[in-house]
Amino acid sequence: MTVAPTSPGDTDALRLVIEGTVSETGPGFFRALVRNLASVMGTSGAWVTEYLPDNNRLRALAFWLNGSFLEHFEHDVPGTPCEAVLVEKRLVHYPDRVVELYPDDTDLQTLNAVSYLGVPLFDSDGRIMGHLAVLDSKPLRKEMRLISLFEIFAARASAECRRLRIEQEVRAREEELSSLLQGAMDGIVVLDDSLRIVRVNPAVQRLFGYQPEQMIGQEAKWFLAGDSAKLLTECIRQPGGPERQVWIPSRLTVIRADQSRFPAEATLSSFECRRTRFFTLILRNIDERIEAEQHIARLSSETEYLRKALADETGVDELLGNSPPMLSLKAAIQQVATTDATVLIHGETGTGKELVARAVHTSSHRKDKPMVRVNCAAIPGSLMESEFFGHEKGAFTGAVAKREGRFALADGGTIFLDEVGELPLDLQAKLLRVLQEGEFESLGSVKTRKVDVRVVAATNRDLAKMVAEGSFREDLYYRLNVFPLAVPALRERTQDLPLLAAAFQERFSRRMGCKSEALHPEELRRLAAYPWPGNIRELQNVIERAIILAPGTHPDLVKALPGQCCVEAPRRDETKDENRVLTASEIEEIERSNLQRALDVASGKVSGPKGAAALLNIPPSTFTSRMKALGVERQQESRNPVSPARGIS
Ligand SMILES: Nc1ncnc2c1ncn2[C@@H]1O[C@H](COP(=O)(O)OP(=O)(O)OP(=O)(O)O)[C@@H](O)[C@H]1O
Repeated sequence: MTVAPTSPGDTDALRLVIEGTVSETGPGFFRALVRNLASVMGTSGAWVTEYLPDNNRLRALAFWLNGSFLEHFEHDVPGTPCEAVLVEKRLVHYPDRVVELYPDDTDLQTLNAVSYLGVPLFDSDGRIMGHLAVLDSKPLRKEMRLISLFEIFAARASAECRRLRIEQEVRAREEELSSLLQGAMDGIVVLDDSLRIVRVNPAVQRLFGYQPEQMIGQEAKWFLAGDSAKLLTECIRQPGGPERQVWIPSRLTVIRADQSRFPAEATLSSFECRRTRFFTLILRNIDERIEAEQHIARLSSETEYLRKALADETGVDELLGNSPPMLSLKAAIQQVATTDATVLIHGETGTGKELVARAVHTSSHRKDKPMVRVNCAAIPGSLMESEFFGHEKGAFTGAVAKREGRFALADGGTIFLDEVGELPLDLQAKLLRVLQEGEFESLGSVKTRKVDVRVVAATNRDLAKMVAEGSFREDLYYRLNVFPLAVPALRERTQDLPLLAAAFQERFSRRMGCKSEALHPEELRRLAAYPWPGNIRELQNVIERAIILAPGTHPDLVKALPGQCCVEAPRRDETKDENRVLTASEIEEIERSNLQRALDVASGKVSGPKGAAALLNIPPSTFTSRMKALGVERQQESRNPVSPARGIS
């Protein structure tokens, strides 16, 4: 409690306190305070401290002793008279023999202390900030007048300590705010009530191309295009104004220093400082986002267009056929589609295995997610792992950027592993892990990724035989073969030929813009008699060729059927027995000579756009396996044999 002094001497002392400290703040204030305090109290020393609770020490803010200042004075609290001040939180007075009371306080001896008077300094929440004390080398009488004066000095010290604390806090906040402004990616413009710029952050400089000093003092409309300035003013002047953060509904157009413009998304908020209203405008350049959105829209419509073109190109996305084997295949597809079971599709080349895989996907709950196809025969062995699981930047020479693998792309959907029999053994092990645990690591990464992918695989090879030969892992085989689907060869469902031929005729004639008459019964019989080693893909090619080669509107099957142009096969109008059925060896011979001829035309090259396989419109692996089966050899093949499992080119 403060007792007001009354004597004229006290008034002088008070004037000393006020005049000695009024012009000072911080360290200067404390130095003036302790010097005046010692003088008023008539003691040899006076000091004011701040309390350091972390290590229970007191650090002098100013220490006046015997006519000069002691610098950098700091001491532990325990075992000192100051401890009583801090613990009891009240004024403590030891008028005499203080050294005897605190024999362990060596500072007291060094300072030659006899008497001590100390008082704690509190912050506005009642917590101790430090203390103010005097000491003397002679006894100090307990005089009310002196104590009152001492308390007045203490009140002044407390007030300054509190002011300093607030000042420190304000400075810390300002630094925090400034680092937020400095680090923000968005442009931040602070406007005063007359909408003039008072502050900008470095991002504004980057976005606008102006130096901050060029902007300060300018009106907001200076950097906003006509309508945008009006919109901003409306948002600010609306009744109630932008109390909290508001989203400016349309985009603002910002004019850069070079007069170019960019669209910006903006938020606006207001605050009050020293009774003045300010507005904070946060601007984000959305040029790149708009460009990305347009890019996405363009890609989406291109994808849609390509999807349509693909459906048109590959024909139906529907599995045509009502023959008993096709009906049971369709029933099996519906049965398995709704589950997440792995499906293994088996069938000769061109029978429609990919179409079956697509039907499984589109009939499943995953239909809105992608079906990603991987042709295991077409990817070089060295790239296969990265193709499947992706790679990190720098994972191998040439990996200049991170790339997602097909499994990651298919997440949530289906992965279709076409020609799965061509997978090398080391990758078979990795595939098995994804099938079992749904997880993998991309090349060059230690992070395990989890995916939810349904696997549908297809092959025209005898996987069980490959397992027996040791070229396909048995565990993978069983894992894939959870639900086998066998796609019948076309020769096993000749019943479907009229339907298929008509559908392909319709498609190709539409595409070529011509008419195509229906095939005669004997032509359909001819189709049924052909063995169709290339199955439906081959039928499509034959029909297309027949329409192209037709002199009029009736397709020319005679010219279009394979082998008919290079082997003297019986022509409808020439043969004596037009219903003659070809033997298996005759058919083989036709196919053999056709393969040979394709090889001759392609100069012995199998794969590639000008390779023999492309001429027949079949995959190179199929071409190679047919060559093997029919004993067709390339000349260079006998000199330089290549593994039949990989493409030959
Ligand atoms: N049942 C069908 N109905 C209509 N078109 C079909 C049918 N089956 C296959 N096709 C068509 O035949 C062509 C070959 O089909 P697909 O590519 O699915 O065969 P595949 O068995 O996967 O061949 P490969 O083993 O050579 O990869 C495609 O153009 C496809 O649209």
